[in-house]
Amino acid sequence: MAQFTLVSGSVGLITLQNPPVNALSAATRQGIVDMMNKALNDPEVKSVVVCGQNRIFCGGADIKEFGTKISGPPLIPTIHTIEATNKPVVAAIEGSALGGGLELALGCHYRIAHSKARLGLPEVTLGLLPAIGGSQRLPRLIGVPAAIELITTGRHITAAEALQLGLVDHVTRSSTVDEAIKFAQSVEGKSLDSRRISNYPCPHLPDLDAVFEGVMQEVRQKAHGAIAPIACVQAVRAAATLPYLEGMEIERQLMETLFTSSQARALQYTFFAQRAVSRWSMPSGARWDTSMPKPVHKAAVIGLGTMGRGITVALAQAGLSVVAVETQEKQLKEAKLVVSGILERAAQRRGMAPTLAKITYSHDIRAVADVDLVIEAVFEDEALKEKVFQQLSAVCKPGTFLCTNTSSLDVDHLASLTHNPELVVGMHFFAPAHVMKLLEVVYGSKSSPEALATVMQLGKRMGKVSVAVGNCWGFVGNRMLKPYMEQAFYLLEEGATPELVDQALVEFGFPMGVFRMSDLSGTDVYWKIRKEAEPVGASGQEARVRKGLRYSPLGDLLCEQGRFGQKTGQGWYQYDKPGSRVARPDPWVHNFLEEYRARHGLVARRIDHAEVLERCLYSLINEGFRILEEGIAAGPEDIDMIYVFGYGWPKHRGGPMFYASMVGLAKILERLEHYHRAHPDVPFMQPCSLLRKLVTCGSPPVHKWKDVIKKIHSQL
Ligand SMILES: CCCCCCCC(=O)CC(=O)SCCNC(=O)CCNC(=O)[C@H](O)C(C)(C)COP(=O)(O)OP(=O)(O)OC[C@H]1O[C@@H](n2cnc3c(N)ncnc32)[C@H](O)[C@@H]1OP(=O)(O)O
Ligand SMILES: NC(=O)C1=CN([C@@H]2O[C@H](COP(=O)(O)OP(=O)(O)OC[C@H]3O[C@@H](n4cnc5c(N)ncnc54)[C@H](O)[C@@H]3O)[C@@H](O)[C@H]2O)C=CC1
Repeated sequence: MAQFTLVSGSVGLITLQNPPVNALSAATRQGIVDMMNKALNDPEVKSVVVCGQNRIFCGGADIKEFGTKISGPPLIPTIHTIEATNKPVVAAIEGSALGGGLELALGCHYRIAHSKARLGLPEVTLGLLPAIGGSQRLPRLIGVPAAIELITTGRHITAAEALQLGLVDHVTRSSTVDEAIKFAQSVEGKSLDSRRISNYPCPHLPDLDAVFEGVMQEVRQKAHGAIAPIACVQAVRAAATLPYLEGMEIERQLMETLFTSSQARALQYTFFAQRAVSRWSMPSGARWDTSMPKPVHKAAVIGLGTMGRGITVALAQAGLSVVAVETQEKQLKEAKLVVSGILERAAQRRGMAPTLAKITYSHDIRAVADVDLVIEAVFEDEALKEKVFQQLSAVCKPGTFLCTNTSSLDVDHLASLTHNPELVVGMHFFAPAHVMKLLEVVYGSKSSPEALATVMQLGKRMGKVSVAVGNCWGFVGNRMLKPYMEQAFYLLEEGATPELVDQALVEFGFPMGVFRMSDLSGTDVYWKIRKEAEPVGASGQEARVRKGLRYSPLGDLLCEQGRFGQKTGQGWYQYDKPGSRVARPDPWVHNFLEEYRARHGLVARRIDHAEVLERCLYSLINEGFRILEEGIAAGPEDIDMIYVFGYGWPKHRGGPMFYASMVGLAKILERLEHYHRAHPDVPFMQPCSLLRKLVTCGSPPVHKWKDVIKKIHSQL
């Protein structure tokens, strides 16, 4: 797993060999240890170059080995040996040098990087910290503030930034390995005293305590309960305040705690789940590896409101030509300004020219005649969307894929209005569409595998985490949100306040709670959807029962007061003025809730955070099991990635289905049964039969659910 070659007469070239990313598996670590010993003990070898096979230096530890019994040699002693030797060791960095890979390079005396290389210590994103000396060497090399930023965010940086920070010594556009070999020969026999990073004093920071206090506060706030970023700060603090070996001991102790934590398991699950969702399949058996996408060079967006603007930006940034169509003059003018502004600012940040020339604007839908793919983003109005789809089907060239950004309408119905329903797919973006990572890709009953493959590939080009799901009301994300929001309303009826519910969810790790989120996106958004789905019926006592089932009209009553959230300055919270972001508890809302309870003879009781979490999250999870049972999502990873990348589910809890597996399926079942007994008129609390079956099968781990579901389906 590592190869030794003597080159240019005196240079020992050690090549890491573990495709695809030369991860530091047990065998690779053994290879490094063996080849390094060979190089350092061979008198013919006067200098050493370390590189990776296939133009990638090293993607870090082999994440697949985490969670198994770690075997193979540790790298710390070898890195110490490398650093201590009198033969110069040069890291030739191509592709990526990440995590343990960069820590290995930091133990070398020199680092030469290719201009396209990326470097970083992303351990924090896996619930860990750089524990092969990275947390101790990096601050000594580039200073405390820069090291903290890199280690606590896990950000991958370019070779140019690495050079600026002093993380690498030289950047080249030609063959990195050839340059490294030449360089290694040029420094053979020279003193390496100034090249051993562990001997450096940590650059002095005035008022160290205040700096770390400030950093810790900031990191804690952004972490939303994740423990790894905090441990990273503690480790860097050790580097800044202790001798190297003592700092290494702190690094080791912190890693020991993180390595076996449930947060690390969740984050590592997310790493693989994010990649697994790109390997989509359809109930017909069509799959990602057997379906060919069609090329998309030119796309169109219909409707330039909130979503259409962001989608236009995302398409242009992915390098496509875009035709942007909007019927309202005022909207069109505003959209041009907004889109150009976003593209110009983004280009400025990257030091590149903006891609404005690629966008043409029009009032006329006929302007889309020659595009390869259209994304419709007009108002959520069924009749309007029907008309637009009929028009698109008439004006577009044969073979154009027709996509809709609808959040709740039936993709099959829209497809049925076109000449070629097999070309119709849902592309459900999240606001703001050029920022949010999630794209829910909805295939209808007639969508062709080619159409799905094309849209999934386009999603990838736009840098999205694209998840393919079947067609049903609300698709996966919004469908699961319904029971969650419903429970939040019931909790208010029973005695909770919006602040209490939100506080419990924020402590769980959501960036904001359900009521704060509702205020942010507009309380009227779901009001409109509710009114369409369930036309307003009786008032009084009856208002709390719809079709024989429990219903809470609280959200409707709030909207009837014109309290649409942040944009109106009043919603579940009060704001200083319309549009203000600072939410404060509102005595009006408390009074409104008390009056409502009194009107309906409800007696408020004390509700704790545990009940909030169980009722909101378990009802959402229960719906997730129904979605799996119906085959709307192919596996738990699909649901989890939708929630992590679209709904703010804390990454360190892995997504709702992973979380359910951590809580224990038997416990979830038992609590759902408990709540369903208490509220038999709430169907979302009735445990799904798939959940029962999984519990009967001994609650298999989440990665085995797909097989169990397949088995259950084959027995039907
Ligand atoms: C008690 C002590 C125990 C030991 C503790 C040691 C602690 C450490 O040593 C600390 C660490 O290094 S933790 C690991 C840090 N490294 C990372 O986070 C890099 C992860 N990889 C990437 O960012 C991209 O894959 C990368 C940028 C590298 C490449 O991106 P691409 O987009 O080109 O390709 P991907 O589709 O992401 O990946 C290709 C295939 O490789 C798999 N893979 C990537 N990195 C891996 C890694 N580090 N370990 C294992 N598998 C890895 C990836 O899953 C994918 O495979 P498939 O899913 O099968 O396609
Ligand atoms: N706003 C959000 O957070 C999300 C919205 N969606 C969905 O995206 C779609 C658009 O929503 P928003 O952007 O929020 O709406 P919006 O109200 O901000 O914008 C809709 C735009 O479509 C234009 N329009 C109407 N008829 C048109 C036609 N025939 N041709 C061209 N343009 C036309 C309107 O003038 C308006 O500018 C809806 O289906 C909505 O459900 C999906 C995900 C999130």
